[in-house]
Amino acid sequence: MVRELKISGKTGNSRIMVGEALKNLGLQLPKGRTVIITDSTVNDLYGNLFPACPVLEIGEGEGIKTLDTVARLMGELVGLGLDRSCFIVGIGGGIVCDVTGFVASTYLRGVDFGFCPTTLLAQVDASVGGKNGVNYKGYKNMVGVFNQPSFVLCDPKVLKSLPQDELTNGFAEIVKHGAIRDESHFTLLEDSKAKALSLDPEFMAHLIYDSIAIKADVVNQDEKETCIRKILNFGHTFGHALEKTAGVSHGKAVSAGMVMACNLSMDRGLLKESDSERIKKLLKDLGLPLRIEVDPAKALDALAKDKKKLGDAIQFVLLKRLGEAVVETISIHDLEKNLG
Ligand SMILES: O=C(O)C(=O)C[C@@H](O)[C@H](O)[C@H](O)COP(=O)(O)O
Repeated sequence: MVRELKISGKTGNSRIMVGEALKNLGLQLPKGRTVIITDSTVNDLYGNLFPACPVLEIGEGEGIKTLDTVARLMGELVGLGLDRSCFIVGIGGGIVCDVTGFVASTYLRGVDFGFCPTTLLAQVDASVGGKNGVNYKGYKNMVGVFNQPSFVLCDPKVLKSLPQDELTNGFAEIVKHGAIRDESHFTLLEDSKAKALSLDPEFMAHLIYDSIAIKADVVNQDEKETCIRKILNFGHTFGHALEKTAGVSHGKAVSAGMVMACNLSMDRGLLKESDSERIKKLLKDLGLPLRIEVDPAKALDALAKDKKKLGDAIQFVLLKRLGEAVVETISIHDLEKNLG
């Protein structure tokens, strides 16, 4: 069964289809020329399901999410002679989606695009909400645009080919959605960890849909992150610093970042210890780290580049309770104490 969600923003409208098969991508494409951007792993696994059109490959890993990759892709699009009527589809994980969305949003000042996310993290988070962009000198997502993809096609069956580590990364963002906004979503995953870890198809379709619904609801209220959307960054301020400094994957960094944010929430008299313990236990049971060692000085440098920084402080996402987040302005000096 295919279930749909919508995002309606100033930058465009997105139709999110959960449960649609990747092989049906061709049915979603407008008339005219289409180009696919993917990586070699996804192309090897699923290239036989792609509609007939040029396929551009990018490398893998956070290190290729750069302006150099964007420039190379621009050259290839120009080489193909694509005009403004073309359509670009990103098929892959979060890196493919972020790069594709940025390339499509800037090529000829913007052409239409869609995503087929193939990792759990990309399905529940990176492909949804219209944040597109690349890193700059290793600092996360420093260059980018808000622009909604026309569609997001989520086929949960493709998750079967994911390495366990990659799957685990996606669960971090699902835990985040429950923690910031919906305790029942958190409890669903808490009560059905075994089904989640074994990728029970019916359960995963349900979990993915509910998780995207939480994010879509927030984005529909605040597409450009002027207020409530900031809560989607729970765990990401410390997380991005850990990701850059320790070179760990996004999901692992966000997991440890959420634990640091829970501890800070307790220190400030907001979150109950019992709620914090439930979050830590679920992350641990899903195979996610609760702590990552870093060089505090390097982490501080990355922290100071956070996009929610205002002067010497950061608008930091804390939890009031499981299911409710709050944004508080905290000085970088105070946050520094938590990096050790
Ligand atoms: O969509 C959002 O808004 C988020 O903050 C979701 C995050 O999970 C996601 O990693 C996002 O790309 C981070 O954005 P950034 O603005 O902190 O770079």
